[in-house]
Amino acid sequence: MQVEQTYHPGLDGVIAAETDLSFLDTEQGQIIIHGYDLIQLSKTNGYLDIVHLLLKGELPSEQERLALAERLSGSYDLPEAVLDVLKRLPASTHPMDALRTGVSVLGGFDTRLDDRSEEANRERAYELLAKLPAVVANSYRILEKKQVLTPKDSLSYSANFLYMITGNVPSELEERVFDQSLLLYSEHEMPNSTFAARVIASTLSDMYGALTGAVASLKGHLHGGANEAVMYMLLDANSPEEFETLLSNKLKKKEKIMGFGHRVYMKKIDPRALIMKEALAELSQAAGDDRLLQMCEAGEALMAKEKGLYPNLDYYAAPVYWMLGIPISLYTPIFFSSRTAGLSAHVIEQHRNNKLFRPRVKYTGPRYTSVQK
Ligand SMILES: CC(=O)SCCNC(=O)CCNC(=O)[C@H](O)C(C)(C)COP(=O)(O)OP(=O)(O)OC[C@H]1O[C@@H](n2cnc3c(N)ncnc32)[C@H](O)[C@@H]1OP(=O)(O)O
Ligand SMILES: O=C([O-])CC(=O)C(=O)O
Repeated sequence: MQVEQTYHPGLDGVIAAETDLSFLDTEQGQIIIHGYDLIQLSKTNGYLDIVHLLLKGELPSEQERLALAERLSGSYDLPEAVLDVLKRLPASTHPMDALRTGVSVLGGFDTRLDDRSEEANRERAYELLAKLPAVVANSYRILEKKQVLTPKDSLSYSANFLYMITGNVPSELEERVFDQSLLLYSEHEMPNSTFAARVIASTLSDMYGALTGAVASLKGHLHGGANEAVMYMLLDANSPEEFETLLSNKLKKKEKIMGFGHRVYMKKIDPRALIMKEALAELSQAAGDDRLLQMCEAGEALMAKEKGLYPNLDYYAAPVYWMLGIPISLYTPIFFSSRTAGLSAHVIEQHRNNKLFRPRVKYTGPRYTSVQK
């Protein structure tokens, strides 16, 4: 077979799949999900609406939204064996690795794992969406030797998630902002983790395997792990001036600044970052403390001036999560938990119209005509 010789490092600009799920319209600053703009939806709708949109292809009616909330809250509880496995992990385990283990272990409880039908995969997505908040929150609690919490069915999906993490029932503002962050993280076309999940699913492997691989992908600092890295960077400074100096020094050392740049947006701001920036302003006002907002704005201005680079979602999600009282090591697990909606929809789509991913290489090694010593 004649192999096309065009090579795109990092598959930059390569179309890897046909999808009706989502598309980044960088011209309009829109994130299209099944025809709707996620940015617009973030101002009018909630996370569960997007879950419904991703998994059912349309926004829910009031009745469908309630049914979805009930479907999820009915499956919040984790099998005892999952908690047992989490309890056996070494204390040094990162919550993202505990989550990877948790997703993998949940596969063992699926009694019809070989059923790849859309209906079975959608049920799996609901099970994962229901249980991952408990995996995320309780794996952290176990690692930190804190008390394991049981979910509160009386709270909304997002309020319960935040409650499980902090141990406090959130205020209306905290619940709304957290829900909005989950919505913004829910789906984003073809990032590395989604590609990883689709590559795995393309062998007809199962949803748990595909998502376990996606957790590993998302952990990296060039991808989802950036939200955690941004927060550590912010904590290394105490004022906007100190933060500017910190960033300038990193740039001088040719270090990458976490929370800036994006393969698709690169020279434009990620439209999701703007929404989280507004949320940060709201939280800052409520707390009477805008130090983090001031620092972030100073960093944003410096990066635009020095590098022509703009914030991605992780840059503003990090300080928002900090102000919500969320432990830093849970920022990326929360991102994954939210993204489970989009990832599951991609696995379903991959299985619906499958073609095995198996690209070729540009070989740069030697070729010998006889055995060398
Ligand atoms: C939710 C998300 O997952 S969003 C992404 C989160 N990740 C981050 O915030 C990590 C920081 N950002 C980055 O590393 C990159 O911008 C990425 C990985 C997101 C995109 O990278 P790529 O598309 O592969 O572009 P690449 O890394 O080659 O960058 C292109 C140029 O911009 C520079 N650049 C890109 N991002 C940054 C950054 N954050 N800080 C400093 N310079 C940067 C690179 O050094 C490179 O410069 P050069 O051409 O002079 O070598
Ligand atoms: O799209 C990407 O490459 C990364 C990203 O912003 C996301 O996954 O939300």
